Amino acid sequence: MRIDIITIFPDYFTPLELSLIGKARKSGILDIRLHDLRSWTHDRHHTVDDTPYGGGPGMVMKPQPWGEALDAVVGAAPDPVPRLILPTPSGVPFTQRHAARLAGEPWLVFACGRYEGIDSRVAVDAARRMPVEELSIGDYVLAGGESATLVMVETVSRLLPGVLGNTESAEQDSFAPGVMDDLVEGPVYTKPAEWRGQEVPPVLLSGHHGAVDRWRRDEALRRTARNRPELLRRMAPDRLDRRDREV
Ligand SMILES: Nc1ccc2ncsc2c1
Repeated sequence: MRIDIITIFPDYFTPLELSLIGKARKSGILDIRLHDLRSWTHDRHHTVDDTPYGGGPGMVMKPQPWGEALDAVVGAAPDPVPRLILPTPSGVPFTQRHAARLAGEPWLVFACGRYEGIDSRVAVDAARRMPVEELSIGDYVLAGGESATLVMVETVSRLLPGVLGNTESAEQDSFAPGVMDDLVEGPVYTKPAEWRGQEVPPVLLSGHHGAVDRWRRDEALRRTARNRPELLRRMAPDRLDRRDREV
């Protein structure tokens, strides 16, 4: 997968040189390219923003640098055609399902907005030649799209074949489609079996895989009910069997 990130803070993405994603880049599974938006400004101050039409606080990112940046990064007739991701608090809530779908794409381009956002004509212009998605990672205040892009790039990249090591699996993750649909993970334990007076639940030492799976699902249901009751309420009735309802 190719991922292009356009930002005024390329150094923000140094973490993508580390750990699993760093290894995936070195092995060629991931081709992540960073672009400084200011490369497409033409004034001595490399201006990327201006005051909003209609007045109001803050600044809006100018369309011209973005238009030229997307032209340069994507080209006139790209093959394959990339999907443009616009991280924005106004976007569709980003979920693991989005990550699973985006992990199947050959090429993603992330446009990291700052200030009050990017001139809305940029998305309209881009949509004339590629799919565009506005995605939000949550309802809180960030300074820009860079943190959100890091979250989405990590969530998508770890689903690519070969990125997770043998000791890790995406299948049992919280929110993993299929097995853990819409349930958060329950508690996890490792050695020692007793620590500061706390014993590991005996079922996990039993070697009885059926009982372990059942216990893990029970604990996932309990934790979901405690921390994320809205996830249970929205689950399709057939996702919870009779045994689940007894938990
Ligand atoms: N403030 C804020 C909140 C969520 C979000 N998602 C993508 S960019 C962004 C910015």
